Amino acid sequence: MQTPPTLQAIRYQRGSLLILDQLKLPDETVYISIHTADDAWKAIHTMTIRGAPAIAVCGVLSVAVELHNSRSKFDSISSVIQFITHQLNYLVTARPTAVNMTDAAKTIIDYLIPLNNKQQNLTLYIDELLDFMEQFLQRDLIDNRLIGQYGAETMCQYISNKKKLNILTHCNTGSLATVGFGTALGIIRQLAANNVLQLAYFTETRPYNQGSRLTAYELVHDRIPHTMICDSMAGLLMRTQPIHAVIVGADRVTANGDTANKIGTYQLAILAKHHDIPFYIAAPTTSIDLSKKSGDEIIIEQRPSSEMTTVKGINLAPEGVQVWNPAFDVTPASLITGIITEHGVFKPDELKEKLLNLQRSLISPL
Ligand SMILES: CSC[C@H]1O[C@H](OP(=O)(O)O)[C@H](O)[C@@H]1O
Repeated sequence: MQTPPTLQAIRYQRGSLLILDQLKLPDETVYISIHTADDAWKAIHTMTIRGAPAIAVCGVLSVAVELHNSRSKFDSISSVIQFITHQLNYLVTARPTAVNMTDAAKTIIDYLIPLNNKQQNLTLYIDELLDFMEQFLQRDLIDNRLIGQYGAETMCQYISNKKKLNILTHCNTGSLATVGFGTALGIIRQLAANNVLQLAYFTETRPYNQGSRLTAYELVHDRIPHTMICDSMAGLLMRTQPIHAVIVGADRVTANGDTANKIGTYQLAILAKHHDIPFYIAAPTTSIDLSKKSGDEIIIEQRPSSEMTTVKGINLAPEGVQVWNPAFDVTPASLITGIITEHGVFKPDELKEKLLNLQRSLISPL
């Protein structure tokens, strides 16, 4: 079993699911109970919990908790299958851009009938289904550990004259966006653990401030050397400081390697190209959607204007101001050096072939 991080977005045991209220960070550390898929849908939609992998694990475990605690209402396995299918498909609608919840829902729904073919006893069917759903938590822990290792190995090629590495990242991709140590921030953690990190630069990440509220919280908590910048400072930073690589997360990577990620990622990729700085995506293969040929097919979530015009209820702009608030943008594969996954590092143009070979070699992703 992988040991979970000390900072946990999700706390779970059979019958009980707690999530860290990320809207209250960094001032308050408050865990709230999730009893049903409806509770999880609201928490995901309001970004009380966010981060593509964490969203998927929260969604799956909310259905597991609801199933376990309301066993008596099911009189047949077909009623369980109907319930699970409905709840998972409902959770997919909470946020449209990240693919992880969709991927998790499909994996579980595809498992329901084969499990019934093996198990016709209702009680034992529910127990075995819960065992399967709970594996999503452990898988994320393992994925994060492997992404950290592959990412740290990849970054070593940029170490010269025994100097340590300066890495720039965006948004929050750590323990508050996953169940483990994170994706891009998990690599930064691994570099720090390997004693080869000079500084982790990170952006505030307006307008939701995942950087200043969440990434800062994690790096201060872990005592990792860091410097926070405003999003608008990224160009000057790359022109004046030795940035060895930019590493960011992903919400959905398409078959050609185009990547949807937090708004502001695209311009970081353009700046990195201009300054000849390697630009990496770090994401589990559950964030890769081979059904989408390119980033043009990705739905970009539009968030409420209040998330841009206010901070903790304080107005930053006059009432009635018109805003545009896309939560993500798409970075074309041509600007991406590599995609760091739990199965290794892939160039964008080899991603589909490598992944299809992987799926053929895997008996089951779980
Ligand atoms: C490893 S988290 C992936 C991804 O999710 C974040 O978006 P949000 O905070 O809106 O859920 C951000 O785009 C991260 O890169």
